[in-house]
Amino acid sequence: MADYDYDLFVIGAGSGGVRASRVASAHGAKVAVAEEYRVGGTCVIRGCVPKKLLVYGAHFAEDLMDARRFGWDVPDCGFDWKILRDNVLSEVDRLEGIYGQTLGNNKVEIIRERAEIVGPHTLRLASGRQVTAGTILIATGATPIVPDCPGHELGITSNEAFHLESIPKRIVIAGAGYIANEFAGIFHQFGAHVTLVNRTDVILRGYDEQIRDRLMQISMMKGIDFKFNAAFQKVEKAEDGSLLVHVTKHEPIACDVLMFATGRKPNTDGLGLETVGIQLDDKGAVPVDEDNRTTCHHVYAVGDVTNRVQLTPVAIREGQAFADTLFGNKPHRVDYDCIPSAVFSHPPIGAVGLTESQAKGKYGSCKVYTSDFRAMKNVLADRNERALYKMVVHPETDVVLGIHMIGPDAPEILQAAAIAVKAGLTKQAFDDTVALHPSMAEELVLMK
Ligand SMILES: Cc1cc2nc3c(=O)[nH]c(=O)nc-3n(C[C@H](O)[C@H](O)[C@H](O)COP(=O)(O)OP(=O)(O)OC[C@H]3O[C@@H](n4cnc5c(N)ncnc54)[C@H](O)[C@@H]3O)c2cc1C
Ligand SMILES: NC(=O)c1ccc[n+]([C@@H]2O[C@H](COP(=O)([O-])OP(=O)(O)OC[C@H]3O[C@@H](n4cnc5c(N)ncnc54)[C@H](O)[C@@H]3O)[C@@H](O)[C@H]2O)c1
Repeated sequence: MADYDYDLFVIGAGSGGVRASRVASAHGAKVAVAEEYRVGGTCVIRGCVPKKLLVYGAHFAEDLMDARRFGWDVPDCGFDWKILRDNVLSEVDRLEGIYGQTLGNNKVEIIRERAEIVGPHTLRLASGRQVTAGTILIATGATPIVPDCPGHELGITSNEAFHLESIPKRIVIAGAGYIANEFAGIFHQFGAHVTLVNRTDVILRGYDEQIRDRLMQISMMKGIDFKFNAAFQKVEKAEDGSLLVHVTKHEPIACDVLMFATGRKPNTDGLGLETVGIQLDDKGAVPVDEDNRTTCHHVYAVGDVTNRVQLTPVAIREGQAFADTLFGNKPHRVDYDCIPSAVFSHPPIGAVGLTESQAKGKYGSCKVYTSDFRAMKNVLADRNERALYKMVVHPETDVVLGIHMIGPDAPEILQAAAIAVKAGLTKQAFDDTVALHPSMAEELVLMK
């Protein structure tokens, strides 16, 4: 066997890369991981984790208001963004340290530099040093897409949102997907006027239509504006520093911050993939087979760079399967069926399995059970916000094909229900389960 510096060289210490490195090393491989920014990757540094902490922070705006209806004498409260921002950023620093420690404890060498492929088994680091590896894993994640219109450089992306100096009075968010809806809720609760601008009239494509409609209705009721079928034309900066966003079919929108949340593209620029004969697909992703192998037999890829499912738990599973299969003599593959997902909007959404329209497309018809209710807490708080749970059931077998929920704590409730859907349980199995009362989750076993 050829003599390389490392058995495995991983490019990118994010969700997928960290898991793959640590597991491969535990299986006995000599492993190095290169990271050009910060160990932990998108999820830990500027994605799921700081986002969720902001969601918690934002929720206090409503909780403090509701508390008065529960008898608490809550004086008028102010909100200090810099305190929350800095606390969140120090939590991110702490987690980054833990990720580094875990890699170190597992004898993974961390190389805090950018890496590029320059030969079949050779990588060049930013410092100019070259290293060789028997196997290379590309785990470089994805990066925000910014529409190419004049003035686009005046906008920010989610990367910068965590570092703002202040909460803008008016923010325009481009896009209507995960990031747009999550940050719309966050900024709205912190007191900004939020306008969501989308090129189509559909928010959260892929989620159940009724659930999406409910989020839009509640968001509008809270005061979030939506501008649909609006393509970006140009962005201008006024003398007072504010921005004027020109879009098709609508009047120009004045704002203090423009944030692009218009999707993320795989991170492959300048990686040297052509050196190993890898051709990107039409979305710029690295094509891989079921074992995460690229067209080059010793080069593999996991996570967002492959553009399969851009979620942290999926990148982690892909990294685990890659390392177990290649270095642990325990071959297995990721099962992409019934992956639960959530949108941490206000209120949040949780979903697993087929939507009603997907089930109809697949089986011709389906049975649908819904529960449209106001959570007990919202009733007492006089908050006119209804939750909606929806169960999609196979027309003949009674098997639950999908569950879709919007309402307080929906993602927390959905994770447990996803086990039942993944296990192929029937609606009858839900009905046979005694309700846990009083809870919101009990609606899942009481649907008629
Ligand atoms: C704002 C936001 C919120 C999100 N919220 C959620 C959520 O709530 N739940 C969820 O499941 N998912 C969420 N995601 C998605 C999730 O973060 C990603 O799916 C996940 O991080 C992908 O992991 P990865 O390992 O593929 O890539 P990443 O975690 O992005 O890691 C890739 C790493 O590679 C590094 N890198 C790139 N090129 C090089 C190079 N040439 N040399 C060295 N290093 C390099 C990068 O700096 C980065 O650290 C969110 C994403 C964003 C942006
Ligand atoms: N809760 C979570 O799990 C979570 C949270 C955030 C991000 N993520 C992951 O990160 C990925 C990226 O998130 P995202 O919200 O950027 O992408 P997305 O694909 O969810 O949404 C992109 C949105 O931008 C719109 N759009 C695209 N180009 C546009 C343009 N030129 N002008 C106006 N609108 C435009 C699209 O119509 C769509 O609504 C997601 O696909 C998801 O997998 C997950």
